[in-house]
Amino acid sequence: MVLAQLGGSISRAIQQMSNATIIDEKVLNECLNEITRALLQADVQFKLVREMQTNIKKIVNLDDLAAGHNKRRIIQQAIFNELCKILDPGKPSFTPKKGKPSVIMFVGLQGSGKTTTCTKYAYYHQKKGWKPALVCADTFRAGAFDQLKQNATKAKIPFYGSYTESDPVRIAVEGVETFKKENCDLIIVDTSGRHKQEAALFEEMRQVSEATKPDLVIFVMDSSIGQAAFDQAQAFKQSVSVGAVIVTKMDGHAKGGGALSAVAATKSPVIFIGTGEHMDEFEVFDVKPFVSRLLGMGDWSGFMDKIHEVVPMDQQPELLQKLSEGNFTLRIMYEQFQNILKMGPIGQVFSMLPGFSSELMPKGREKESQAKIKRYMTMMDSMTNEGKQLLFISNPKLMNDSRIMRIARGSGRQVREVMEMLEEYKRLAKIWSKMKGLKIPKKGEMSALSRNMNAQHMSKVLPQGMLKQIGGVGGLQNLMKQMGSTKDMMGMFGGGE
Ligand SMILES: Nc1nc2c(ncn2[C@@H]2O[C@H](COP(=O)(O)OP(=O)(O)OP(=O)(O)O)[C@@H](O)[C@H]2O)c(=O)[nH]1
Repeated sequence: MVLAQLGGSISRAIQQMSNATIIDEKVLNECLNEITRALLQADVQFKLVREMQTNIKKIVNLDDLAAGHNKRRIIQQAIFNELCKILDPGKPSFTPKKGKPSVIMFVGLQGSGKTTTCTKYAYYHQKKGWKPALVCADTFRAGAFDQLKQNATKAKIPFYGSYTESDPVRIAVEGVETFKKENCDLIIVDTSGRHKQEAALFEEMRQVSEATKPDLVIFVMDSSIGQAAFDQAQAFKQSVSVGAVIVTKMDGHAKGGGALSAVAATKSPVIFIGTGEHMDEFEVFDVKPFVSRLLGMGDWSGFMDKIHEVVPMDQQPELLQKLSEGNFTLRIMYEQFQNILKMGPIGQVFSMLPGFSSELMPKGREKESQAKIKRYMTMMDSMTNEGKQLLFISNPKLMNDSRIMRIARGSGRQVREVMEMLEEYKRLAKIWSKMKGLKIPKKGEMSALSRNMNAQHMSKVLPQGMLKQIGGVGGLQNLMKQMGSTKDMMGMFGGGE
């Protein structure tokens, strides 16, 4: 996934720093420089990166680090907050209401994926019972109307456009009026793609906006836009009142940092992301789970939703129980792999697990990842009876050389591959051990919990080890004050809804 590399680099920088015995200014600076480099390489705008560095330095108190508090958590929290700050302008965008007509205008650079996104947006709402309609006000690109017509027909969404009319303002106004009469509640106006140098096209966009009076203007941006993102986004914002952003092509391998810059330039929230060419490859965007996943902190709630979606109901309590016991055995890894293979888009599921950065299971390389998992499973399958007992034991040391060799022979794999599988197991076991004692709420319970929870309640949900690290209930209270809400806290720990 886009930005995955950035997440990986940041996590590594934090890890390196927390490995140091003494954290002094030099070590902290090295860590921050590493993070800065990663952000710049990912095409985040220089000014933003500098600001972020200064802010982190202000927040992170060296004395706290020296006093032996959880260094990793303190730095990670500061970075988490700063990244969230860039992506979250602090005010929600206009939200259309079902049954009440809203006009939504889409703007963006040529080829950003605007037309595709208009249809995805319409389709997403249609599935939820809305009555969307599409208006093609792109008279500039030959074939634009045909493309929209084709997409709309496929999704069975009404559309409006013209092959002969060359005035986009006129088409837009007529289309909006037509669909208002037809009681459509989401009238989506697609405009032609433009570049900031094209003054005439910018003027035209302004006129369409003035004439249709959209309730919301959505800026569509290709995630691979790079360093130019900030200026481009700002140019759009200066001409029309952009109120939300949709970032497309998040499935690609682009650096993606430009997206962060563009969001900062428009000061508008990202509301959806496009993750493929198909109509349903479109996801609601939520800042905290996204940043959490980016930093390899996991999106516990997303993972839980997936579990509820895919793992058969009768197996859910057992699986969750095992996770909360924290005793991770090879057997659990095996079952987890089985579930993961069932859960579909593997990269997506993996990136939600705490400790798995999406770098490990990048989207677009699902086949590879899937093959790897299947290989691991064959090795586990081929364990001799004696070896099978080991599946239930959570001590990898019991896997001695002769056992490893037997497994390799039995599965027709190299010793190196068995060792790799065991390494993966050890890594996962370490991650899951942190989950020990975590009380896992049932679906839907988390929001109620986070609404009503105070530090006392929360201390009951958190694993004891984690609570200790924070400094007990008192430390938790302070942290909650700092973070502003329980929901944010749950996000930090990979929870929340
Ligand atoms: N992989 C991927 N491709 C996408 C995504 N969104 C759009 N595309 C592709 O990007 C290309 C351009 O998309 P369009 O919707 O035609 O772009 P546009 O912004 O309307 O183009 P103009 O009308 O020239 O402004 C098409 O090939 C789309 O299939 C996405 O999220 N992921």
